[in-house]
Amino acid sequence: MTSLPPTLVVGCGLIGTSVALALREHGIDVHLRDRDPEHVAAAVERGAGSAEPVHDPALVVVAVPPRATAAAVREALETYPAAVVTDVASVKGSVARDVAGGAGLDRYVGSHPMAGSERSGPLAASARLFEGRPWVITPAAGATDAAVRLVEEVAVMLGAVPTVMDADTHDRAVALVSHVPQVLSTLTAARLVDAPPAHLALAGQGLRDVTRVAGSDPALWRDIITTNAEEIGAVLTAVRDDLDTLIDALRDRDVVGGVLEAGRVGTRAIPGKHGGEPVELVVVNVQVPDTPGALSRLFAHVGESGVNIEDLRIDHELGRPVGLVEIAVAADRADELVARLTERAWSAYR
Ligand SMILES: NC(=O)C1=CN([C@@H]2O[C@H](COP(=O)(O)OP(=O)(O)OC[C@H]3O[C@@H](n4cnc5c(N)ncnc54)[C@H](O)[C@@H]3O)[C@@H](O)[C@H]2O)C=CC1
Ligand SMILES: O=C(O)C(=O)Cc1ccc(O)cc1
Repeated sequence: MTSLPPTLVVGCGLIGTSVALALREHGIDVHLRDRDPEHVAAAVERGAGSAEPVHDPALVVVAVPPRATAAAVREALETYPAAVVTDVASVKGSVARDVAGGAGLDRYVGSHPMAGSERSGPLAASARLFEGRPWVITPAAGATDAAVRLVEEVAVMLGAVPTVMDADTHDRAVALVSHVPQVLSTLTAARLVDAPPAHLALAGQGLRDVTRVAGSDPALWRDIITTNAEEIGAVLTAVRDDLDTLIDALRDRDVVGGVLEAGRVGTRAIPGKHGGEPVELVVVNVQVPDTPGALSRLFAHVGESGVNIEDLRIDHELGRPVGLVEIAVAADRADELVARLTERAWSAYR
């Protein structure tokens, strides 16, 4: 790796502190800055770096909200004339347009790690956050090869997989795979605000799956949606057309069946584990007593069956001290797993 120290991270929230923690694990001298001194203090406390000013950083990572990003990038390019500057904002076109015309743009390389969570702030950070995740790099035409290479090297160092694309293509892609799913999750959750408690009591895992990201930070998402409005608007317009079609034909079995089938085909398009080919999975449900050691016995028996656990989730039964463990396995191994677990006296079904 190119020699990197020292590095300045501007913005000690979820992403900035995660970057800083991971860089520290590689022995890099990391300096931290945030407009909120409590966030700097919390990040320092977690071992993410030093609050001391830095004089001549080789790299500046800007990890502030999207609408504050361009100004922070411009300031870093001006203040540190030898530094490569990258940012991690979720929208790339608006940042590129807002920094254009400024000084030192040959040292600016936009980027976006496709990793995060619905939580924010330094306490939610993790050095492992980026491992195995795509890290999009969106160099403008004027960026030097050395600057692009440095940002790619940092992404690799943090365990991510760098992918180069232009900013507009990035914004179109994330509108589809990240921003519109967030909006639809939010709209679904918003319908629940005035729902009768007796109705909400019936909620199951499906509702929790669909609304998980609706719990994300509204301030961050207000920035993301308003700065990627055009691309998000294009996808939402298509969704609106689909909704109109569906609403007009809710009693038509063919139309409803077509909509449902299209959704099923869509889920198969999502890349599988480790970015591989999508694999058809089937969930095997197993009832497990909510007691110490029960899960380790179950996993030992799954291990003995020779069937690989592709994914896993635990739900809880209403009013009974029983967990429902949902084990996703390759579709052609599910019956075998049910049989092996039933032999071992588990209540298992698919
Ligand atoms: N949350 C997520 O899952 C992901 C977020 N991103 C991007 O990362 C960036 C940071 O997001 P998070 O870490 O989630 O947000 P966060 O809210 O956890 O952290 C943002 C930090 O920036 C600080 N800040 C705000 N304005 C500032 C300014 N002008 N100068 C210095 N510090 C400032 C805040 O005090 C806060 O500590 C955003 O641009 C976001 O789009 C990228 C990938 C995933
Ligand atoms: O929590 C999830 O599933 C996410 O997809 C998190 C996320 C949020 C914002 C980004 O720009 C990238 C990733």
